[in-house]
Amino acid sequence: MKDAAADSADGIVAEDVAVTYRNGHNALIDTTFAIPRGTITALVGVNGAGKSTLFKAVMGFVPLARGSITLLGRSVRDALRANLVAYVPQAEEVDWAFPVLVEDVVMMGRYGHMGFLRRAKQPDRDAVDAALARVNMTEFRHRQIGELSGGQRKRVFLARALAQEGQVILLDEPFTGVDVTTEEQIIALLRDLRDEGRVMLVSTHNLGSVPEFCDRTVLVKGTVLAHGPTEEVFTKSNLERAFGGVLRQFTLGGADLHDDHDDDDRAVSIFTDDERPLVHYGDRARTTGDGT
Ligand SMILES: Nc1ncnc2c1ncn2[C@@H]1O[C@H](COP(=O)(O)OP(=O)(O)OP(=O)(O)O)[C@@H](O)[C@H]1O
Repeated sequence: MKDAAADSADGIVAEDVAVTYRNGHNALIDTTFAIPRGTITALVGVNGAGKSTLFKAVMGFVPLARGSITLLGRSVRDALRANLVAYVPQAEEVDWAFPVLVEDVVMMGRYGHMGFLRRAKQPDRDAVDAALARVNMTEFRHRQIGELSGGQRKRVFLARALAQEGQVILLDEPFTGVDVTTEEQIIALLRDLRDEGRVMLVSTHNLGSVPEFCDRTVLVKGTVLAHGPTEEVFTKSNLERAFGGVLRQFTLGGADLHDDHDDDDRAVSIFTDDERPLVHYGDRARTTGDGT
């Protein structure tokens, strides 16, 4: 696993990025971070912190009011043109009533590799077969996507990213609505992709599992509050700044950072100043905090 930001020029690099929506809202300002290849990075922040906006900026969906983003040393436009950026969307972004088969969704990952007429050739069919097999969805390939469970739907979109052979993979809330087994399978897959040298940015509210599988973390709240190796970013003061509460209990990977704890508990609890439990993330916790 690479650690130094020194060779991150070949990963995802944002320098002084600002995004202003048409209504004048500054969703991101002064946003600077660098993520090397061969890493999994968590994108963490409360609702409205700017995580989706950052994804949109990396995918070229929103214009930058200032600053720059480079992907694998290329401009966003060049990286998109070269088909290097794959996106695994949140479930809510997909129209599940759309009549399309699982294998067709995965084939969509190949469109950028096809000619103008989008006629699939053998390498495209092989890539789809391999991607479906890799996420254990081969037996579902002729199902309509609307007829799948939440975890199966996630795996279909992961397969699309695999078929695309994206080197920069953005995953928006990949663990929402999936069971523990599927979460473990997804994490194992992401680790394999990391070892292949790809770069992954994963937006997640499941803080409990971030230290387990994310080498690095980018903490956002309208800007980047902190970024770097997860163990350096996941400090009491950084999490308090990100979530706006008072951290009463905080243990991470056995490293006790506060007195009020249970030795075996790898949990993060954040309370607001008026003692309202804002967030409790334990191992595999499914609780979601809303800081807005
Ligand atoms: N199209 C838009 N026009 C104007 N403002 C927007 C638009 N989309 C998002 N915003 C605002 O920009 C800010 C960042 O929103 P964004 O969706 O990036 O947050 P997020 O961190 O992804 O939140 P969540 O965890 O709820 O998905 C919010 O204040 C939001 O209200």
